Amino acid sequence: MSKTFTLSDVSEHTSKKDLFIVIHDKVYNATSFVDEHPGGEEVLLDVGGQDATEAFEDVGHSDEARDVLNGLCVGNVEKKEGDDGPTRVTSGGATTTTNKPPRSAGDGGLSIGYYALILLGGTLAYVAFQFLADNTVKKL
Ligand code: HEM
Repeated sequence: MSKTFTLSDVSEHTSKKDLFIVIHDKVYNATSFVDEHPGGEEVLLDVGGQDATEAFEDVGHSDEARDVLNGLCVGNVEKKEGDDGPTRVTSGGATTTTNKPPRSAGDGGLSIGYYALILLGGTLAYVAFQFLADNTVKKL
């Protein structure tokens, strides 16, 4: 189970009868699942032999899907010395590293401004409620 594969080992398993994919640095043998995949066999074959982390997460798979995934695990991806991070292979074949994310820099979570906005909204709602409650009591 804890076998270690290099990305080039994985890239040799791309056919429907022998299909490996990498998700979150783990290697999964998806061969037995190709025909059962609710999202179709095509998408799995497209990412065969590659890192499909992004594709898998983009779909927002359920916990059930993650359970199935666990059952297909055959090992880990070997990290070579000097690697700047896990290599991401998109279906187009381009490779990037996670050190310099190609997309937006603020992927980590909500910015502080966002929290301030939520706090301000909450305060305003509270004040408005107090004001209305006060007026209602005075009218009675
Ligand atoms: C071995 C890896 C994978 C497993 C075990 C898996 C499992 C599943 C499961 C159980 C579902 C049903 C819905 C759910 O429970 O979330 C599903 C749906 C889906 N999957 Fe995957 N999946 C895998 C990889 C992928 C990849 C790499 C892609 C895309 C490139 C993908 C695309 C989809 C799509 C589009 C659906 C939605 C189908 C629909 O609702 O019509 N899946 N997958």
